[in-house]
Amino acid sequence: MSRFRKIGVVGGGAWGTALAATAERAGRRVTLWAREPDVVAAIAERHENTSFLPGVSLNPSIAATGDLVEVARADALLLVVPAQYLRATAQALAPVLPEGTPLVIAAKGIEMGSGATMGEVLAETLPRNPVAVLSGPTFAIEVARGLPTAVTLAAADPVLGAELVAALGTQTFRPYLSDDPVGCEIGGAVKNVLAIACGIVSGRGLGDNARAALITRGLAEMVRLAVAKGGKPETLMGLSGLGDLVLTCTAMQSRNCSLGAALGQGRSLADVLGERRSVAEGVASAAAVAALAARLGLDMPIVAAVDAILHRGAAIDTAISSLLARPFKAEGF
Ligand SMILES: NC(=O)C1=CN([C@@H]2O[C@H](COP(=O)(O)OP(=O)(O)OC[C@H]3O[C@@H](n4cnc5c(N)ncnc54)[C@H](O)[C@@H]3O)[C@@H](O)[C@H]2O)C=CC1
Ligand SMILES: O=C(CO)COP(=O)(O)O
Repeated sequence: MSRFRKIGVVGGGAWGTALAATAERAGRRVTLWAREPDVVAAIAERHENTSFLPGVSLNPSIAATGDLVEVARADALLLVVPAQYLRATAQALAPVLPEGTPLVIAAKGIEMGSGATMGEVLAETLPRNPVAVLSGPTFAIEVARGLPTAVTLAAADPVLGAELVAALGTQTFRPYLSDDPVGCEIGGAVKNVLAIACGIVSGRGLGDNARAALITRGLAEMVRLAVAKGGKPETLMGLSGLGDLVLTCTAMQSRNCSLGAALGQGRSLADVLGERRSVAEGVASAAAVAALAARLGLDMPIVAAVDAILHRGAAIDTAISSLLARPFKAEGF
């Protein structure tokens, strides 16, 4: 019998909702915290997140709340607010969260300004709670519909990791255990930036070869950053690295990839963001990862190019020409 009987999900976007659905299928009692009163009401009354995951019927046993005190009563919390809001959310949880309640990071991103991973944000804001990371190739809608999915579940404490795998895993939601939360997080954060790059290349009509090159050389950038942060290269070859990179760089279902494609077709970032309510984490993470790489002295040219296009007014064609003009070098990380 799992010690994680009650799971709290903090964040009522598409992914928090999908994770609530899959945790319920795994036999957990689930409470979902959402920031928007209309999302809380829709889940409580209609058993559907009509704002962020419309068309998926949720089990009526999933409770919805706008009160952090209620969600903090769970045996473990999944943290699924967008990365740039995790610090504020964790600070709000701090006075009401019991010491020792495990936290599972399910957001994918690096904090702007600080360059902190979500694990580093939690080490500062909730230092008395153990942390795990759940990441991998997971479009929310497919998980919510119960389609087969595999993820990495990483924890420095192998006992906690195994308990979380047992609590959350089902036949169709299959967590693979890892002891490398840092590598797992870096993969999930950087792939969003690379998905924007792949979208731009698709939107510009530069072909499938170019996309495969970006995925592969992007993977090398990911590995460099993960290793510099203390992660293991092999983690990036798994679901949370290569797996998620392949998913998000090849599917227009990805918000990051489709955003890049729109930019590649000549639309402005402000226009594309203006018509969406959903988050494309790669936009903020491009700036955060590029700054972090510069600080650490790492060569991450694809990430730097995406940051230049999104945030520094670089023209797409100029950024692409600069990448193509780089000197030839030996392959490897
Ligand atoms: N949607 C997906 O397929 C997947 C998403 N993720 C990750 O999950 C995290 C959450 O993304 P989604 O659930 O997709 O979000 P979403 O795009 O469906 O919804 C936007 C979310 O942002 C929140 N938000 C907006 N302004 C806010 C503020 N000022 N403070 C706090 N929260 C605010 C909203 O409450 C809502 O939960 C992201 O890090 C994303 O990369 C990870 C795997 C799959
Ligand atoms: O993280 C995701 C899939 O693993 C979702 O990707 P997007 O945020 O680009 O839609």
